[in-house]
Amino acid sequence: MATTNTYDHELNVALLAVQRATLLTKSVFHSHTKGTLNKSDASPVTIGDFGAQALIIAALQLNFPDDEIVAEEEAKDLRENGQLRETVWDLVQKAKLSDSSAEKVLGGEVKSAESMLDIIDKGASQGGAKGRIWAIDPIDGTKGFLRGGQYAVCLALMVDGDVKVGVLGCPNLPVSDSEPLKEGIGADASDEEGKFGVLFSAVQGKGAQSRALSKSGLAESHDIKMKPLTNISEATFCESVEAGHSSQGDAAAIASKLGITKPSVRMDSQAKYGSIARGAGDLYLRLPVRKDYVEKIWDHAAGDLIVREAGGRTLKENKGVVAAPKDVHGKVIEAVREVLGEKE
Ligand SMILES: Nc1ncnc2c1ncn2[C@@H]1O[C@H](COP(=O)(O)O)[C@@H](O)[C@H]1OP(=O)(O)O
Ligand SMILES: [Mg+2]
Ligand SMILES: [Mg+2]
Ligand SMILES: [Mg+2]
Repeated sequence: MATTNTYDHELNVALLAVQRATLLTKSVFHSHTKGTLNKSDASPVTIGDFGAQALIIAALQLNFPDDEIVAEEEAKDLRENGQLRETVWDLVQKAKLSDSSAEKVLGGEVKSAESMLDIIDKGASQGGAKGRIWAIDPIDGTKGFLRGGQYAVCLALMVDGDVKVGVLGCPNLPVSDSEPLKEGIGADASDEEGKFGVLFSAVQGKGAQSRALSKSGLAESHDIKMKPLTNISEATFCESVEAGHSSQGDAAAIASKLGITKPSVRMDSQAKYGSIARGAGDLYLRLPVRKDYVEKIWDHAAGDLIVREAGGRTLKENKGVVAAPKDVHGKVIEAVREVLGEKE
């Protein structure tokens, strides 16, 4: 008899893998050496991105050897640059959760710098609408990471094209869900008492949760919900810091049509999805700047599930994102249509 998968094991591995990888990125965040390279599309990648991807894939391979993986980075630059490879290898070896049972869940160590490269390149699946596929963005918002702003470590499991599990590690967001949305990084990001930001998660049909990120095992979690929004004109909306990622002019026009007077809160990465899911903000608008930009699955899968499980609705048909509480989503879409329609 077939049993239904509750995704408990997948969630546990995903949470611990993201927590450990976030620890690695945080050490790079505080260090002067970030080993930044520019990729062929001119976007940056750092030793933090490579190291986090290696750690997450290593854990997935040991726990779910038959699953496919679509991840943002590839090992080519590390194959060509020995010094950079050694720096990443060093980070990967050092990144350990202090709880040995948590490390045990994640599986054995990465054996050598060479095998680390192969592990990074295991994330080269083409993806598709069939089977079990993990999507990894080892550092989402690399520009924010380099600027000293928000970033997120993102992992999602899709089964036959449907997102079942989503996890976001946001080391620079406040631990508390009730802190109002603000720009910059929270005081909780300072590593006091081993706390360093927040870990969001969701399993399809089971709601969304948040918990403090920890350097050992998983902290206690609690359910999160989007904030009820009765009057849309009182909404707080968030958008990208980077004007090249989302049209801030269009967002301002849409907000004005909706009667929104509060200025937007600009933050990098999928930290925006987590922030509205926990009720710290209300809306997330991402509006295309270039017709030819195709959004990537690893940039949205986890955040999209977390918002939907927290009672929100999203729309992201390849071009842009509109995430809002269910009750007002239609209204926001109407304003988006009007503003973008006027530009045609
Ligand atoms: N031209 C672009 N348009 C939209 N998004 C982009 C563009 N270039 C990079 N990104 C991706 O935008 C996301 C962060 O944007 P934002 O902080 O504006 O929400 C990241 O996923 C980033 O990738 P990356 O994972 O490499 O940082
Ligand atoms: Mg990138
Ligand atoms: Mg990204
Ligand atoms: Mg990235």
